[in-house]
Amino acid sequence: MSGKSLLLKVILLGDGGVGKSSLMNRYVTNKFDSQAFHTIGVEFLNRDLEVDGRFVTLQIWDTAGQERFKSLRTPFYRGADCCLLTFSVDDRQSFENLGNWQKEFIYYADVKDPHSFPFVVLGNKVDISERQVTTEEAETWCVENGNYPYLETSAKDDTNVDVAFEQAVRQVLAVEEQLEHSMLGHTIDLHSSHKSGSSCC
Ligand SMILES: Nc1nc2c(ncn2[C@@H]2O[C@H](COP(=O)(O)OP(=O)(O)OP(=O)(O)O)[C@@H](O)[C@H]2O)c(=O)[nH]1
Ligand SMILES: [Mg+2]
Repeated sequence: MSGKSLLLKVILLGDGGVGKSSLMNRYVTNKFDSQAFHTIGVEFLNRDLEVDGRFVTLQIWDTAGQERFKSLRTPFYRGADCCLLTFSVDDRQSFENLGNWQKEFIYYADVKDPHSFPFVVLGNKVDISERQVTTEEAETWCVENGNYPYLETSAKDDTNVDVAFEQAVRQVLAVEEQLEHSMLGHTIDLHSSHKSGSSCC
């Protein structure tokens, strides 16, 4: 891949055991371990991809979801371009904790404008039929908390895993584009106010 590749840092957050490491490993190495160990601190892996004609190197940061590792993970939030808020559809508590993960990220990443930050929500383990969270509930949470994209994934069955990471890239690119547009808008506004100013004096 050429040197023009855009480097994006994406961070996976969510309760211990929801499948963050499994999603990252499925995406980067196409492997799944049914006996995975809890993560301690953070780990990261890179994968190159092309999204809508843009070459991107995705640096995926996988964090430890267990509360006791909080101080080990939070220093790595800064500089993230996108945050994947992850829960497991068979674990109600992990869904109810999404808001805490969102807050923790905004605080420690020191996000200046939380309303425009690109979050994506993932409901993992959809291969399990005994669900505790419905698709509708999750979609409602996403609409009410920032209008985030919602994807249901399975690291085990490889369902929607590629789509989830591509969506993360699209979210970042969309926010960048909006910023560029608004900056362009400011330039035009300044120019037109200057014009009208000159006509009145
Ligand atoms: N059925 C099913 N099991 C999964 C899936 N993803 C992960 N698991 C299993 O769930 C357990 C926890 O997965 P991890 O990927 O280690 O979870 P984690 O979110 O990284 O957990 P922490 O590192 O403690 O934060 C492991 O036994 C996985 O094999 C999935 O999509 N379906
Ligand atoms: Mg893990």
